[in-house]
Parts: sequence; structure tokens; C-alpha cells
Amino acid sequence: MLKVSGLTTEFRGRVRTVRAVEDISFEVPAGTAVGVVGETGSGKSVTIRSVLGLLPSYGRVVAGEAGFEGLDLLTATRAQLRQVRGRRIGFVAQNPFGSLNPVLSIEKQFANVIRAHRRMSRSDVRDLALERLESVQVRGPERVLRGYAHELSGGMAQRVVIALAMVHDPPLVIADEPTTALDVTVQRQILDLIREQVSAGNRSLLLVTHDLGVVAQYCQEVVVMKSGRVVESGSVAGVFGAPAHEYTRQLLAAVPPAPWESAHRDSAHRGSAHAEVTGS
Ligand SMILES: Nc1ncnc2c1ncn2[C@@H]1O[C@H](COP(=O)(O)OP(=O)(O)OP(=O)(O)O)[C@@H](O)[C@H]1O
Repeated sequence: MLKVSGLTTEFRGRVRTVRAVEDISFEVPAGTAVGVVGETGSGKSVTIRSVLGLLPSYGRVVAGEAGFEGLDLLTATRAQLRQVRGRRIGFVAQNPFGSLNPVLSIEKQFANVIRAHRRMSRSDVRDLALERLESVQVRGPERVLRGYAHELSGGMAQRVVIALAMVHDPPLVIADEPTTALDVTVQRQILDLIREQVSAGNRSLLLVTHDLGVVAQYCQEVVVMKSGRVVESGSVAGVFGAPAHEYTRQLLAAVPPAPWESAHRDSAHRGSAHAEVTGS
């Protein structure tokens, strides 16, 4: 579905040029969820922003290819990229309030996204928007459509962003830390929702996260990044089960145990201490 090879991106400053990612290669096979993990600053966001043509003006892709539906996204024109983004690739960014326009009603934003690629009457836009808001379990969709982003909670705003990202039924969804800006209590709900939308449409997913637990739960394949490079990639079971790289081992070792695991361990400790004292 998406094949990135040799991607290298630089940021040019007045004083010096920084190479943010170098020689990045990975694939997102059709119908597969691929997680990109790595510590902060490892180049995850730069990688996907390069692929989507969303780098700031001083960022440049200096090498590589990103094949998607017969097009190299890295050399595509702005017009070609506009055709792909939104219609063939749905993008969900970290902060929903950064994705939504604060001065346009949600209905107007649906209209803009839909009409960027399709001619549609106002009432059809409204019907489609309502249907999509319902599919992402937004309560009171009519009220939400009339309203503005600032009236929504973070979780609801991200649901709206997901509905907008899916409105053209894109075969590939790219999500960049889609829950980082949200309350812990809604993070799983949003990830579950993305998974549900992806599998319902038989789509592929490229999910950027720093959370290995999320990758283990939601992805089949993983790309591990460090300092702007890919250190290893493969199936989640293979990479997490038998990491080939020391960095992956360190990342795995740094995952805190789930509360029930530590509770279990504590009680096991207490059990053995008790056994020592009582000799049982
Ligand atoms: N706009 C920018 N200008 C200059 N350098 C940047 C810019 N964005 C990122 N970088 C640099 O590129 C490298 C990769 O950053 P990137 O944001 O892709 O990391 P990340 O893995 O997504 O981190 P995080 O998990 O914190 O989002 C870092 O060294 C960072 O300093």
C-alpha cells in the first residue's frame, strides 16, 4: 500500500543544516496496521510529515521514494498531494484542536473536506456528516454540526477529526500520536475507534506512537526508530518476542508493568516472604 525507501529529510537553518531522518525504509502492506515507535526526537513525525508533504518550508526531503498507488509522494506536485491527502490517505494528527478550524462550524468543515474532492449538495453534505459522526459515536451529532471546535471535549474533537479523515473512505490512514493530547481515560477509546474504523473499511494503518503497549495491542507490524534511523522492523510478535537490536530491548525493558502485573508480582513476593517466615 505504502512503500518508503531511503527517505532522508533535512532542516535548513541559517547557521547549519540538520539531518532529521536518514535512509528510512519500511512498508505498510494492504490491510495491515504498522506501528512506528521510538523515543522522542527519533524522527517519527518527520518521517510521516515528509511522506504527506507536510514539512515546514525550511524542511526538505533530500533522498528517497514513497510509493503509493503508482505515485511517488516525495516527488509529487502539490496538486497531486492534495488529491491524495484526505481522499486516499486520511491523516489524524496529535492535537485535534490544531486540526480543526476554530472559526468555522463543524458542518462547514465537513463541507470543505467533502467538496475538496466531490460535488455534493448542502443537504447531502449534512446527511453524510451526520452519518459519519454517528459512526464515530458522537452524541448529539446535529448539535455538534452546528457548533464549533472549542465547544467539544478533546476526545469528542478527536472523534470529529477521525470522522473527517475517514469521510472519503481512504484505503490508508496515518495517525501521529493520536491520543497524546487527550485525557488518559479516553485514550483507549480513541485507539479502539481508529482500529474499528480501519478494520470496518479494510484499510491500512500507519500509527505513530511512543507506546510499545499500544503497538502490541493495535498493530501487526512495527518499525523501531532511533536518532533519525530505523533500527529494526518486522512483525510485532517477532520484534517484541526476540528483539535483534539493543535499543529495542531497552525500549521493551522500559515499559512499566500493567498495574495488575505488579500487584500480582507483589503478592507473589509477599507469598514467598510469608513462606520463608513460616517455613511453609
Ligand atoms: N520543525 C523542525 N525544525 C527543526 N528540526 C526539527 C523540526 N521538527 C523536528 N526536528 C528535528 O528532527 C528530529 C526528529 O524529530 P521528530 O519530531 O520527528 O521526532 P519524534 O520521534 O516524532 O518525536 P516526538 O515523539 O517527540 O514527536 C529531531 O532531532 C528534531 O529536533
